[in-house]
Amino acid sequence: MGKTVYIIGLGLIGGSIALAIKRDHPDVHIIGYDINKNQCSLAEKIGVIDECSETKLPDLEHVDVIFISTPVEETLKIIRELKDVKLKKGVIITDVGSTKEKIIQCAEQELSDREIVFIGGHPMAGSHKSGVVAARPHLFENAFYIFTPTEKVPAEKIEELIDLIKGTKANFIELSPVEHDQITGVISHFPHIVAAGLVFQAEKYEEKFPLVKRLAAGGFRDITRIASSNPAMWRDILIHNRNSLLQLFDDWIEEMNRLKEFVAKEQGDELFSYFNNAKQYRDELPEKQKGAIPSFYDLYIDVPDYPGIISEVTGYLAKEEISLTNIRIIETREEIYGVLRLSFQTERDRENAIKCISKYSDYETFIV
Ligand SMILES: NC(=O)C1=CN([C@@H]2O[C@H](COP(=O)(O)OP(=O)(O)OC[C@H]3O[C@@H](n4cnc5c(N)ncnc54)[C@H](O)[C@@H]3O)[C@@H](O)[C@H]2O)C=CC1
Ligand SMILES: O=C(O)C(=O)Cc1ccc(O)cc1
Repeated sequence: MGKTVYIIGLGLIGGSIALAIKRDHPDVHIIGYDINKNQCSLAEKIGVIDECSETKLPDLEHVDVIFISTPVEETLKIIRELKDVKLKKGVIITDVGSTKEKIIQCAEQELSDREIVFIGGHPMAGSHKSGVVAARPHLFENAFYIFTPTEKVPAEKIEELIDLIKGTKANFIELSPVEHDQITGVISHFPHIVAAGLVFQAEKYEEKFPLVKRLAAGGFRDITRIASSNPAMWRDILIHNRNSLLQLFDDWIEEMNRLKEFVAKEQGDELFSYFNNAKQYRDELPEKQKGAIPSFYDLYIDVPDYPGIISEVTGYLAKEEISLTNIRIIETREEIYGVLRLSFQTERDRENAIKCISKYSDYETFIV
C-alpha cells in the first residue's frame, strides 16, 4: 500500500502537485481539502485527488505527507491550527508558498514541540491562471523547486519528499528562507509591482488618449501579462516579503531617477549603454530553464491575411491533437502576410506544431 498524502488548497499549484505525484506513484492515496467545496468536488471528479475531506483538519494520524497550497496568509493560519491536530510521528509537512521567511518562522514557533518535519517549499513556476481546472502535471517541468529546510530537517526526509514529487520533473535546490525571499523579490515579486504600475499608468493616460487601450494590444500586453494574476495571492506575497520589497522600491526609484536624468539631459551615449547592457544581460538568461515567470514556447507563422486563417491553422493542430495555450495575430496589414503567434506549454508541443503546420500547409514557421 502506497503513502497517504493530504493536500490543503486544491488550486493551480495544489492540483498540479497532486497530478505530478500520481504520475510516478499511482498507488499513493491523495486526500484533498479546499475551503471552496466546489473546487474540492471538482478535483475529485476530474481525478486530481482520490478523496475529498469534509473538514479542513480531521485526525491526520494515517497521513505521511501534508501539502499546504493556499495563499500564504492562509498558510500561516493553517500551520497554527495544525498545532492541535493528531498527526503521524515523523509526518512531513510542506508548503508551496511564494514567500518563505514568515512561513518558516511560524512553523518553527508553532510546531517545534511536535514530532513532525517541516520543509518549506516553493515550486518556481506557475501561471496567471488559478483553480484546479488550470492544474497540469507538467507545470513544474524544468522549473526550480526550492526547499528552505532548517538544519533540524534530516536529509533523508528531504529525499523522501523529493521522491514523492519527482514526477514534477523540477530541479530541486535548497536556499535559506532569507535568500529565497530576496531573490524571488527581485525576479518575481517586484516585476509584478512594475507590471501592475504600467497598467495603471496606461489606464490613467486613457482618459486623455482613448486610443491607448486599442494600441496597447501588442508588446504592452505581453510585458504586463503577469498583472492579470490573482490579486489576493499577490496582496499576501507583498505583505510577507515587505522587507525585501522596501529595499527594491528604493533601488528602483534610484535607478529610474538615473535613467530620467539621461533622458532629461539627452545623454545619448549613456542611454545606449543602458539599453545595451540590459540587452546583453537579458540575452544571456537561460532559455530552456523555466523561471518564476513562465516563458511559453512561442511559434511564429507567416500567414496570408484572410478571414478564417486562425481557424484553418488551429484546425491543423486539432487534427494532430496539439494543445495551444495562446494565439495572437501580431501584425496584419491588407495584402501582406501577417504573423500568427502560437504559444505552447511544452517544447515538444511546439516541435510537433512545426511538423504539423508543414504537413498541412506551406506557411513558414519560425522561433524568435
Ligand atoms: N500561481 C502561481 O503561479 C504560483 C503560486 N504559488 C503559491 O501557491 C499557493 C497557491 O496558489 P495557487 O494554487 O496559484 O492559487 P489558487 O487560487 O489556484 O488556489 C488556492 C486554493 O486554496 C484554497 N484556499 C484558500 N484558503 C484556504 C483555506 N483556508 N483552506 C483550504 N483551502 C483554501 C482556495 O479556495 C483555492 O482553491 C500560494 O501560496 C502561492 O503563493 C507558488 C508558485 C506559483
Ligand atoms: O506568470 C505568473 O503570474 C508568475 O509569475 C508565476 C509565478 C507566480 C508566483 C510564484 O511564486 C512563482 C511563479
